Amino acid sequence: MTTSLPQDEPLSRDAFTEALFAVGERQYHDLHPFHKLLHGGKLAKGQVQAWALNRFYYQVSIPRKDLTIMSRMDDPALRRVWLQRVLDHDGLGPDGQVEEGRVGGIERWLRLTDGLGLDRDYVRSLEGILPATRFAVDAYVHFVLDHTLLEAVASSLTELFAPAIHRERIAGFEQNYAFANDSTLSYFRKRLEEAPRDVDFGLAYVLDNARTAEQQRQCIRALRFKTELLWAQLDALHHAYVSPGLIPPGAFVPDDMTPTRYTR
Ligand SMILES: O=C(O)c1cc(C(=O)O)c2c(n1)C(=O)C(=O)c1cc(C(=O)O)[nH]c1-2
Repeated sequence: MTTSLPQDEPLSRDAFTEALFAVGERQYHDLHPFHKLLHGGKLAKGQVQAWALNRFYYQVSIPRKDLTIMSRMDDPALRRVWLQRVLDHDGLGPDGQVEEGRVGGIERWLRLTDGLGLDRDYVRSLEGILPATRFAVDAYVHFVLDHTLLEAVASSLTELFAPAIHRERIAGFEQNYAFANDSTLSYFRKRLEEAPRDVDFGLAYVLDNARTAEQQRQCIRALRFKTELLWAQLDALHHAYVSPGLIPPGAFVPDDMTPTRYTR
């Protein structure tokens, strides 16, 4: 006689929602000391430059990640919804060539790096980013290819917590840094409109499609993975540009920092 293993019960919709939020509550990167320094006005210009330069790689990789997710979707209706995320970052044209509201997030991020005095070609070249930034961000693109569509969507749910950090950043920058103005803050202000729409859809998708206890656990793990790759980027920035200040060879060196030379 064969006995079937007992199936564990999935969490209720409310309990599953709570479990997803608990991941952000416990380990979203708003808790990272680098963000506390950044938002609290405690960083020198060169350190803010290093953050913006590294974060640019995340910005340019988000549309690659979303197109990778779309390549796994069979449903045109789902693809139409998801496409908006790509357009939010790529925009419908560059600065000056389309109306202001249609300029994308990548262009807006470049306004921030312009305002910080970084050369656009250098920023776009990605030559100065930290090794850990490259590995962490690439891991996100690989994750959405290697895991189920449901896990890929779940991994985007850190955006549930992003509007709060964007609000904190806008207020902190306005209060503490001379470079804060409508142009350098435009990326974050625009995300406050876009992110809630994305996460409403993403959260409903995950809640509707994670039907078994195992699928729910996979979604929670996917969200944890995402918080970890965001955290790892800030650990690397802190190590290189705050303490102990060990800038890896080849990475961006701010004018106001002298790098430690690595010797053989
Ligand atoms: O500044 C931030 O802390 C932050 C975090 C995140 C996030 O949680 O992944 C995103 C963003 N910003 C963001 O601007 C953005 O466009 C974005 C897209 C995604 C995603 O996973 O698809 N996350 C985020």
